[in-house]
Amino acid sequence: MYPCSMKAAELEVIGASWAPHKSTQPILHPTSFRVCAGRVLGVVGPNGAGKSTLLRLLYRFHKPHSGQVMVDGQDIWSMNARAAAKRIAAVLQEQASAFGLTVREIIELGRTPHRSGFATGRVGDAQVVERVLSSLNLQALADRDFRTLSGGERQRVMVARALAQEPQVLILDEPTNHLDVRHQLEVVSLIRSLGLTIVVSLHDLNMANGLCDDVLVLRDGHPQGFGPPQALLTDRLVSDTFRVDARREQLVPSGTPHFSFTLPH
Ligand SMILES: Nc1ncnc2c1ncn2[C@@H]1O[C@H](COP(=O)(O)OP(=O)(O)OP(=O)(O)O)[C@@H](O)[C@H]1O
Repeated sequence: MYPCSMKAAELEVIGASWAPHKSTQPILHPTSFRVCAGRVLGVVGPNGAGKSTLLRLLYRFHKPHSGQVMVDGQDIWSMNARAAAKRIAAVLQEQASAFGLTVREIIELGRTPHRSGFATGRVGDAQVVERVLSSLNLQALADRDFRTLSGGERQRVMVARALAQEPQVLILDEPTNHLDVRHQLEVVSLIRSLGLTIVVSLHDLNMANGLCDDVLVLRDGHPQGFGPPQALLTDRLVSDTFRVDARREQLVPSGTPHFSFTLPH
């Protein structure tokens, strides 16, 4: 468990949909699910299925055209942006890199929702930043220019910035992209250890199987199913959703389920 005062919250999505304009077809059709406090939900689906669009609704970037996103029973659009940012943090694929900030300065940005007016850092903020630096093993990089870091190191810093926000819900958009095997495993193990409510979009179904308590499958903006991966991700559903021939086997001797894929004839 992550050693700080963070507390998980329940996340509930009720019939949420989104389109770029009122007159256009929805990119995300009405979608409903609930993630209990402290559980990990994986969002999977082919390219263009609407995964990032759904996540944008969850971290209050897009307002749903219909439906609601609730954290512990409260609609996130009934609170202001600062209050929402104290509850929900996001780790995105597009990373801030242009401003020559150090790792510590990037992580300090995570404290912004906890500050009032133009107040600069409080002692409590500095303690949170140091705690996050240490728990993600980033002390040695704290004074480095963010732009000089490797892809894996940057990813850890962006997770650290989100944790400095002390959220109850953490949203991660393809957090293992560009990471080598070792760093993929580290990010997955970190996600599992946080004890927060997590929603993570993933391309790797084997990773989703191992990491997530539940999985939501999207295709063309429509939910195809929701549930524990071992029960939900059948050969049939995966084959239909991704337009491949998918086969799930048990690895020997671990017994871990493992998908392999071929193109249909
Ligand atoms: N603001 C927007 N205006 C118009 N179209 C959009 C907008 N945002 C997303 N789309 C379109 O909606 C569809 C779903 O996009 P989204 O990024 O949610 O998919 P995704 O499942 O995350 O895809 P990928 O796996 O490729 O990252 C895509 O066709 C995308 O081009």
